[in-house]
Amino acid sequence: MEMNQFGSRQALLDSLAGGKSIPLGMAIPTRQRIARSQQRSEQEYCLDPAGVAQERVLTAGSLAELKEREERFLRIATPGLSWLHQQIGGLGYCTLLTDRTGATIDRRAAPRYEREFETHGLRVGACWSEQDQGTCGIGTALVDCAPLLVHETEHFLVRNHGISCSAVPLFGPCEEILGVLNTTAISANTNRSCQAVAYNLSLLTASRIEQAIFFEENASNWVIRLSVHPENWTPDDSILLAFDEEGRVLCMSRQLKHQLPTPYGDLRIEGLLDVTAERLLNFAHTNPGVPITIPCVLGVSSVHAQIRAPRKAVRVSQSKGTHTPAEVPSSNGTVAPDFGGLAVADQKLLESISRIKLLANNRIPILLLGETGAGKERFARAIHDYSVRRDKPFIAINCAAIPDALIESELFGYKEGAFTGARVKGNAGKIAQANGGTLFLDEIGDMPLALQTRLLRVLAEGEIVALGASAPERVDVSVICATHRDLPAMVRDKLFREDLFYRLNAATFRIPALRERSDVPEVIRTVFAEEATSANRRLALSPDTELRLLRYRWPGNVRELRNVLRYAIAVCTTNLVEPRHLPEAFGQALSADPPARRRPFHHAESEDCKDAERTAMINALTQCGWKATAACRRLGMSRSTFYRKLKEHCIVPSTPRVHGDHKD
Ligand SMILES: Nc1ncnc2c1ncn2[C@@H]1O[C@H](COP(=O)(O)OP(=O)(O)OP(=O)(O)O)[C@@H](O)[C@H]1O
Repeated sequence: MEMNQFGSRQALLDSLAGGKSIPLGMAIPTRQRIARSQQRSEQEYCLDPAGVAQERVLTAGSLAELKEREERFLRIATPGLSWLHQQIGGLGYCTLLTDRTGATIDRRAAPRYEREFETHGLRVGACWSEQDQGTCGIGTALVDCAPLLVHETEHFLVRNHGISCSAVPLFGPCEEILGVLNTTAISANTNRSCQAVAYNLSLLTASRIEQAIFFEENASNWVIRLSVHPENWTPDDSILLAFDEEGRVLCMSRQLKHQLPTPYGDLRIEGLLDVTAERLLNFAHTNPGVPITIPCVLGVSSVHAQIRAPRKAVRVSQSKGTHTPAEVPSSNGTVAPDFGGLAVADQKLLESISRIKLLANNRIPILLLGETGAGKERFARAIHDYSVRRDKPFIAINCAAIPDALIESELFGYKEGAFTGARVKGNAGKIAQANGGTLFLDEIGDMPLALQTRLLRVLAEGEIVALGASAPERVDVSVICATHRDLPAMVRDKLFREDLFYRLNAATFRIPALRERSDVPEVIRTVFAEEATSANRRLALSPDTELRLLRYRWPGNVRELRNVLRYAIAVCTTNLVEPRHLPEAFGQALSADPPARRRPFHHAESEDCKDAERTAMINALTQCGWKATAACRRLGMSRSTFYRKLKEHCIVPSTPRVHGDHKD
């Protein structure tokens, strides 16, 4: 056996035994981490411990946008959050889930403690970054990328001295931080060690969530779960490996990655276990769901394994009645099971998906056309997840939402001192961040001409030149673009480069508007099920409600559908969502505008309509103090549509805020 193979197998056993190496942040003693954080709070963020500064809470609009962005993460993490709450909620603990910046996106609290938690700022929308709160569980765990318990007076701000927080960062399969799971007790009034149970439960739950994310991200791969304890499959004691039919390891648990002597680029199943992938797959096909013991390190040691088939392979074993419920695609076939969990049963769309799958690994740029909210970004993400690049970054950038002057540095990055105001260390642009993975350029039609030339170079030569750089850098990105614009017309009008158009145009797919699809009932049911799960509710749609949803034309497409359902679920206090739970404006739109005549607001065609649209936008902006987010909400438009319309109607903001209020 080669030396490095021995090393890999030993690494596997080490990580199953609890691991030798400790993640960087954890290697530093807690007291030292807290002291460093206190220093940062004072010197870097200039916070006043006794200050009465307002806590930062996101506005309802920003929170809704954030939740939409984090929808997938929320959906996967919610069962873990609820489980943790069931364990300790009754003991006076509040559980929080935040995004990667420390903004709270979900919370569980027993009703009798709710008010007290609110007064301590433990509410959805509250920002718990270190910059906002100084030393605190969530913020400091995010800075150190490691779990942390911050007990009472260890908090920097005096107003937080009454709480004790156990915070655990949640990592995705590429080791990127996705958010934080946190439990907080109020007035624990005991010593630090009494928080050990909450801290350990949080660690265990975080491992469960990370494993759920791993399974989801690797839905189209084979996944093997390994443990040295056959009777005990806790996430702490097991390692996950995702691999393809040829036995190439595509992804693995963090514990193992940290133990491996070398990067795992070419690692195969037989590099870790005394068995070939072929034998494992044969076993899995003939004994689905049955655990297996596999020798490792020349038969001296052995590990216990469970194998999960890719979702697409489940259909094969279905006839044997052997699948587990979690792996079964919905019986009505609404979800394309191995394509990002998308709700699709429309025949044309399914055909597009079959073709996209053939192209996903061929380095051919893909162009997605479709109205706002039709699902272009979800599709782009599904393509990335289906491709061999799935464990590399997926970077999305909306060309319409960034002022022209900033697009260049956002995309290509800049070197130190490239322009006045440039960060001291320079900044890697989005293209460099996407290296190895996928770059999704939304609203490509809004990219300025000069940058189109530079994008062409990236596509043609695989090179980028950052602002202020003297030499090009090689990058390997798969590019997916999207637009609602008529690119051929833009080429005719010399607004879009012809050569770039032909490069992007090779594989073009149109995502139909929801009203054009033949699978609206299935989409409604799937999105409803997703929203109910994410709200942790067991709900049904009444036939009457479903009928109303079916009669509507959905100008805002699946996004609008999701928002309507989210609203209905939030206001429904029974188990049945009825027409009275639908938003009021939805009912009015339905009665005033029978389907055949109804036209979406943003598809107004006549000049009169255009004038009306311009006036409506200016009114909304004026009423909202030229804040883009609030105006979008008032108009019921997505940000990208809003910025596009702003340009189309030549509306110039009275102050530069309209481009700069991302933080509102
Ligand atoms: N097939 C689908 N199944 C489930 N949800 C979907 C589907 N398509 C879209 N959605 C949901 O609709 C919302 C909007 O989707 P997305 O952001 O992908 O649209 P878009 O076409 O990129 O919009 P825009 O052009 O405004 O950026 C998201 O919440 C997404 O999860």
